[in-house]
Amino acid sequence: MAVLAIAVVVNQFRTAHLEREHSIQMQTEHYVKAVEAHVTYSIQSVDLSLIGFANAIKVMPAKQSRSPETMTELLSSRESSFNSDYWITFIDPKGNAVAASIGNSVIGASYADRDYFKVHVNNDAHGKLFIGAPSIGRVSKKRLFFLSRRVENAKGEFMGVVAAPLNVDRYVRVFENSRLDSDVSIALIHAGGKVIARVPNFEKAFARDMRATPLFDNVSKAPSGSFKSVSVIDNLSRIFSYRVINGLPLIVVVGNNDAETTRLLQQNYLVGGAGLAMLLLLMLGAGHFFLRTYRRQEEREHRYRALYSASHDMERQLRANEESMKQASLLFQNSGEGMMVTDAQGLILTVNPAFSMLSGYAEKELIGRHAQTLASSRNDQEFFDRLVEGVNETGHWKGEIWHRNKDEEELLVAMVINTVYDEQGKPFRYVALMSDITQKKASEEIIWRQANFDTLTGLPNRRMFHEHLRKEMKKTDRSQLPMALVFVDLDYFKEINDTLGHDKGDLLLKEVATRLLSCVRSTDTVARLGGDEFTVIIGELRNPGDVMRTAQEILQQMSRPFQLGDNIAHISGSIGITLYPEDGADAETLIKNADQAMYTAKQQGRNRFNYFAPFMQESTHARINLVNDLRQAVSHNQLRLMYQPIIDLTSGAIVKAEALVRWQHPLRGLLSPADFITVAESSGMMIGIGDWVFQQAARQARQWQAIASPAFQICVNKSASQFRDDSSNYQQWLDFLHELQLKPKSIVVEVTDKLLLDVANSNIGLGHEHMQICLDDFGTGCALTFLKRFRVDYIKINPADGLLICEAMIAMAHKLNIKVIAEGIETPQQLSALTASGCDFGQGYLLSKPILAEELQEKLQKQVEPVNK
Ligand SMILES: Nc1nc2c(ncn2[C@@H]2O[C@H](COP(=O)(O)OP(=O)(O)OP(=O)(O)O)[C@@H](O)[C@H]2O)c(=O)[nH]1
Repeated sequence: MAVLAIAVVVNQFRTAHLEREHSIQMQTEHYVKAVEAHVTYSIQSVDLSLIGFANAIKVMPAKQSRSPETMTELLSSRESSFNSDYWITFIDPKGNAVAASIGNSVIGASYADRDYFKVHVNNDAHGKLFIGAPSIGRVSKKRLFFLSRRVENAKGEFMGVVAAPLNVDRYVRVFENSRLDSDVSIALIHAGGKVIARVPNFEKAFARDMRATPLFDNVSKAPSGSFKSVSVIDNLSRIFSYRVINGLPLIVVVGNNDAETTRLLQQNYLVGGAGLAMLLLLMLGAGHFFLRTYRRQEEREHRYRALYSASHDMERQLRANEESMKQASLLFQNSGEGMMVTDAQGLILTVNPAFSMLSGYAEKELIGRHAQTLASSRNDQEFFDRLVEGVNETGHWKGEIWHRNKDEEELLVAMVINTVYDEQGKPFRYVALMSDITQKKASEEIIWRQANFDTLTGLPNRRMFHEHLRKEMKKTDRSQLPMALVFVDLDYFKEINDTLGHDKGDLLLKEVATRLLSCVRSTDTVARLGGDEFTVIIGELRNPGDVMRTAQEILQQMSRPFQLGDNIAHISGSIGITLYPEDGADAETLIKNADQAMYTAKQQGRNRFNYFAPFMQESTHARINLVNDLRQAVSHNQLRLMYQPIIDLTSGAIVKAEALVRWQHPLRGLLSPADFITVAESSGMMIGIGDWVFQQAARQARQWQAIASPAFQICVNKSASQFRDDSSNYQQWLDFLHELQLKPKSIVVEVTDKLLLDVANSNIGLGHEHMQICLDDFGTGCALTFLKRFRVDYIKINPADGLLICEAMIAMAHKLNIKVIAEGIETPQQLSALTASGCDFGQGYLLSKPILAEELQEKLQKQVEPVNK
């Protein structure tokens, strides 16, 4: 480049005689480019130091960046890269110099009034290099101009200014050495107007305002150009070329005196070849100087380029970092999650607003506090030891911690801690993210409790019971110690509900839970499966006899009276026991078998316990089959009604019939109620069967009333469970009679005295004003008062109970205006004795066994024929 420039200059000189002024102009134009290059690179070189220093502060931990010692250290570590032409001063946000690369002389001096300081405080340079106007150094008294940059910390806060005062003498020296001849002028002028350096006449020119000169007229029109003018500094007429340095507030100007050039050129013409040679020599001399300058310049250029591009990369990187920092900062400020940053010792450096919300403390109250002081004492030392161990080993930790907020409330917080390491790999910062999960945890806890525990008794529910059972079975597999499953079902618990109310029933269930717990070890499980069904799991039995003792203890506890508010209740329980692994290899079988053993205990009379035995399983199978078959009985038309005639013992006429249900089983033949009613009741099918019987009987009654007499009645049996499970179907029955246009009296409902007691307790009422009531099996426990209370129409007696008793009952019933039906009459003696005692009606094998409807119909028809005749 330099050689080329020289060649051009030489060439220009060779043609100068043709275009004299033009060639001078060309010369100054090239000249000014060279000067511009020099100034540019020198400025960039200094700026590199400023950038490096500003960036070093930016990435520095805040505490260090506030320390003058660290700053001085940093500057002196970079001293080798400085030369005497400039130094670097770090000025704090108040404008005071706190550190400098040239020692302590400037420390403490105030630069608050400097243009560059003001610019950076207001961030008017927008992060760019600022070059201030030239002035005399406050301390050094040298002629200076200032390169400066704003320093910010990672958060973008103003940390101060780094300023590099450049000694103007340096440029004066270089410009002087670069002059082609004494009339050439070279100047560096601040865009603000003031002269920074100028040769010749530097002293006179320094800081002179050039705004009112032709130079600035031209600069305002174009960033580079040439003009002819008389210098205001030395009054010489010159051709000037100027360039505004790209991106910097600096103008370089080179001027040449045309008179001198003309003279030289004329001389050359005069002296011919010798003169030209002289000129060439002169030029080459200057060229040589230029060449040297250019070479150095080129070297520098390379160096600067390398440095500058490295710095640019760094800048770009920093800018990218800045961008992500900005985003991180946005996130930090606006995150819903609490964030806290501590130093390596755990002292809080910063927290975000969400953290302040969570803890109730403002950021400034937290800075400097140890993070652990915010934790509740509910976290024990062992917890912290584990936390620290986790962080030390892996760099992070995740878990739940109890936090105590400013109001001393304890919050459960989900926390993640991450470590930031320094260049040496040592922990430098800890960043903790936190969110309050107290509420969430509490509702989870509630949901979990609801899912796993019985709300009434607080005992584990069916779900939890299954879980415990599986666990205990696994324990047994390991320890080889058997485990027992105890099934407890309360006896006639429904009666407690019915007689005392559901609330008292609840109280009893709660008390049962407490008593069951008192019978077992704390390691055993007591659960409520639902209703009045409880289970006990007795794990790892060293002594199998313990199970029996526990079962006895439970029965004993159940037999104690229960105080339910003002009421006292008595109850018992039936217990079934299975042992693992003997009675079942899996949970399902164990439970099923325990249930079976309990069922057997119920069948055997309740208030007892039963170990499971395989025979129970067989009867279970039979029972299950029967239940399945029975389900189809109604829909498959397998039920039949037989009718046993009831005779008026005075007239001998059939006046009523008792409807009796039979089941025509496809394989087992005709089954009587004794074979299936219990199953029908326990499997909930009794209502359906009962309804079916009633409807059949009602239809039959209508038919036979038409044949025999409008007073003809059919008796239907109503089972206890029909009342227990559904008291509302009574009305449906009445409605049905109404539909058939039958009087309610057409049907007599036979109930047992046990049922009458239930009904009395539950106040269901039998609707005695409509259908008639016959009390079956009278005498097995019914109080006479009930007969009156329920306006019983008939009682049934059985001569098998003894004829004398029957006689007494008949007399008593008649006193109460109740009619008597004797059932089970098998001998003529019984018949005559009952007739003699005044018994009203009779039925039994002697008179007629239960017969098909058609058969009875025939009998009825025969019975009415003679009367009609
Ligand atoms: N008070 C109350 N009663 C309940 C609750 N859950 C179920 N029951 C009643 O408990 C009774 C359980 O009756 P069962 O076990 O079938 O019959 P039982 O009367 O105990 O007769 P057996 O078991 O045959 O001795 C039913 O009447 C249910 O309505 C409850 O949470 N509170």
